[in-house]
Amino acid sequence: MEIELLIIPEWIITVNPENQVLRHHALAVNNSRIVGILPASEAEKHYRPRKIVALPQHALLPGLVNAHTHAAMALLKGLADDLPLMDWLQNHIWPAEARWADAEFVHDGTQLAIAEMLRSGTTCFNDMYFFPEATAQAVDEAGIRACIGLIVIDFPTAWGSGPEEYLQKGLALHDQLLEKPLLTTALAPHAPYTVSDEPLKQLLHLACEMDIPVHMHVHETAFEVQQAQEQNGARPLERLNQLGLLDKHFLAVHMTQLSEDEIALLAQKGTHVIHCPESNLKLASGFCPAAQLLTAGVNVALGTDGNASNNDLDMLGEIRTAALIAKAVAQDASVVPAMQALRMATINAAKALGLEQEIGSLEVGKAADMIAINLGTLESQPLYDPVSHLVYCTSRDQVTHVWVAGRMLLENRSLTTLDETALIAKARQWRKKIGETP
Ligand SMILES: CSC[C@H]1O[C@@H](n2cnc3c(O)ncnc32)[C@H](O)[C@@H]1O
Ligand SMILES: [Zn+2]
Repeated sequence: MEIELLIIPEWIITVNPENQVLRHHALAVNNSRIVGILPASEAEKHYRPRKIVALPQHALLPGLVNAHTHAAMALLKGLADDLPLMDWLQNHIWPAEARWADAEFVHDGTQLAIAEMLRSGTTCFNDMYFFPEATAQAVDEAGIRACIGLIVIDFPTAWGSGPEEYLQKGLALHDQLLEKPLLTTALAPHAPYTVSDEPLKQLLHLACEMDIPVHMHVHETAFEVQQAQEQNGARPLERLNQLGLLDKHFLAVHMTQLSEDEIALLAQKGTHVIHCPESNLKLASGFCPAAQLLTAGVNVALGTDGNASNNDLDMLGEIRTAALIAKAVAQDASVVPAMQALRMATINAAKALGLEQEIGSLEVGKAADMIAINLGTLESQPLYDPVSHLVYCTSRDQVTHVWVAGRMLLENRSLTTLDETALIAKARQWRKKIGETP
């Protein structure tokens, strides 16, 4: 059989249901999909590849899926540090966004973020930001995969006058993106404290009709929960449940404040939790009980959050932090072992986005979204278990190759669809403009 591409790494970390780790196997790609995984010694008998990529000291694994970010915020990286969430948002980030966030800012910021994501092994991200059409354009140009948030927030911004206009523009964008195989959409109400009941009811109706996810910051801090109790007499999660939002379409981002009953409710409803440990640590928001959620049967996926609260988009770093912090929070070193941490950044994230038939693991029939990581470096020796090393001692600089739908977007650490020099120059221009404005 003639095929486009044959990759021969040292290990294939499949992240399949059996968590198989294969040594000296090859992976065959044709028409953007994985068509075979077989012992390397048999590959040349079965296939006539047009291209062979030999990676003798590398692990090949599914592309990492960042289940929550605000890509365009790459241009606000380091602008406001060492602050708690509400001070950070209300006194620094929202004023900066009101001044700068237009279509050009979003396009340029998203390009910069995509470059950082590809160079750290992310092949798909779930975004929430203003001017989502500019995000979608940058995604399409770069060839990465993304779920574009159709945002809803009660107050007017440069992108729209309020919920009605946001929804109308979001639906139009959703229709435009139907022809783009690498782009999907989710409804993205910002947070319980910025979106009132009426738009939530409306978007719930739309999400059911369109069968797309709903993606929202929920229970990020104790302050959020306490304020809601004082203002509405209910915890935000209780209010969302009363409105009917909690189901398998719902992605609750952060979730640092959870009672035992709320964990049971999330499990019963099939709601996904998106855990952003580094953003939660930096803003001192609290600790998501990831291990308890996983034990209860909740699907937990990982996200970095935006560049202004993390401050990187490094999913390998996020996996490591998630594994470490889970042990400290549970006071149990056995929770969230390496493979489970890797699953949160791959198949669990794919499941949260409704894409688990397409991406999240290396299995025949799935899209060829894959990354290669060099485990031949000094820092990776000696190597007993590649999954242990990937989670506990690999840095993003070891990501050498990235493919999305079979297309190579990173080759030996060089981006193939984005111009690194031009991106640096553009980011510096923005820094000058933003940094020099009083
Ligand atoms: C409606 S566009 C997204 C909106 O969310 C802001 N944002 C970024 N990070 C967080 C966070 O951790 N909690 C709440 N809101 C956040 C971003 O700046 C945009 O205004
Ligand atoms: Zn966020």
